[in-house]
Amino acid sequence: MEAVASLKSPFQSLPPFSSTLRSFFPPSRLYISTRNPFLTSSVQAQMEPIEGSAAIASSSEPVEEILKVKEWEVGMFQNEVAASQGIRIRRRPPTGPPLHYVGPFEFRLQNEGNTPRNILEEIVWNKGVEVAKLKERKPLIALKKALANAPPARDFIGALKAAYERTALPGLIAEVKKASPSRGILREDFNPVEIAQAYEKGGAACLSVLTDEKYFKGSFENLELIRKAGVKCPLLCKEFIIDAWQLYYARSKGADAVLLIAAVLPDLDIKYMVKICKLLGLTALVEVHDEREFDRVLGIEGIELIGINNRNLETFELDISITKKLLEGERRKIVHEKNITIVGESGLFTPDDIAYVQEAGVKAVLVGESIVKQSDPGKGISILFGKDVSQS
Ligand SMILES: O=P(O)(O)OC[C@@H](O)[C@@H](O)c1c[nH]c2ccccc12
Repeated sequence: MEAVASLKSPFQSLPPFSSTLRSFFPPSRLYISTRNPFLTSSVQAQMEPIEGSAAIASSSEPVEEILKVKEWEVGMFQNEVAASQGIRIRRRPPTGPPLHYVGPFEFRLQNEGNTPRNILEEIVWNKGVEVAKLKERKPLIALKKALANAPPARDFIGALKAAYERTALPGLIAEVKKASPSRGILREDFNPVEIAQAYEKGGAACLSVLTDEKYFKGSFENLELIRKAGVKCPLLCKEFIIDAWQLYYARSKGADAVLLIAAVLPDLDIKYMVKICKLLGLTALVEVHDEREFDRVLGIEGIELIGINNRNLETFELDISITKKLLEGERRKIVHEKNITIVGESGLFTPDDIAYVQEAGVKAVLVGESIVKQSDPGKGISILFGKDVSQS
């Protein structure tokens, strides 16, 4: 009941315009923050059960109203914390664009605050709605039970290192990707299991499976099908993770690794998500795109695998010299000292591209477009490396 007690203060200190705010942002979820205001609600909810929430949910209207305002305020605060770390991606306002009323009509006014500013922000806002719905159907308690039946997690980094030792080339994470917002449909006749098997046969160390449906035409069904088909390469669940619940979900569907995007997640979220990953046996691939993100991630304990994405997810700009630039000087030294494996991601098409990022210091690469487009994606791997890297 400590939570309820602390709710009194925002009530007493509500600014005079708060009723207007309330009508603009009627909240959709119950947010109770009496612990760490710097931690995104979703992560916090996974770390500790929300004590007293049932009591609050059934309590009187005014308290709920206060919670709603509080939720909005904390949401704004989280965006500020993220912005202070250079994160431009904001979280979706709790109920989306505010409603405006004019006589008998109702419309939504587009403005800076309620409209996504770029594709990544749009994806993240959409993901928030998706995850909220999925969570209702499968709350964490149910998911935790499902984990007992999940196939065991396999060693993702071990597979990358073994491939590097075997071939003297970066270990390949081959991506099962049907489409992307920047490139459209990559492959019409898309059979995820056949593609995965061809990749494995062609010498891939690990696979990445897109699970976002709306923007990448992927699915969790694809991930499950590939795992159930007996593919031995460890699987990365390629998803936009904004809520720790998704980690449990990915594991329950057979993932061995997950992607955490530093452009989206504040430091504390990454830190706690990495801990949850360890608890679940999942490998976290933490993705960065610029020096600031890289430095943030290098400062977080326990990170073993970092991906440098050559594509800016906000603008789609692609430039493979980003991998080289980020691995120069002091950073390369830290990577070495901390024994972190670096993955070069996106825009790699030729043996020269592979040699270029290998020279820059990567021990693994993540490749989608150039290999998934080939009629035989396994052969696509030989073309990419300029030689046969299959085990046979
Ligand atoms: O198809 P490409 O250019 O080879 O890129 C693969 C992979 O790096 C890319 O799909 C990717 C990297 N990070 C992401 C984050 C979300 C979605 C997609 C991605």
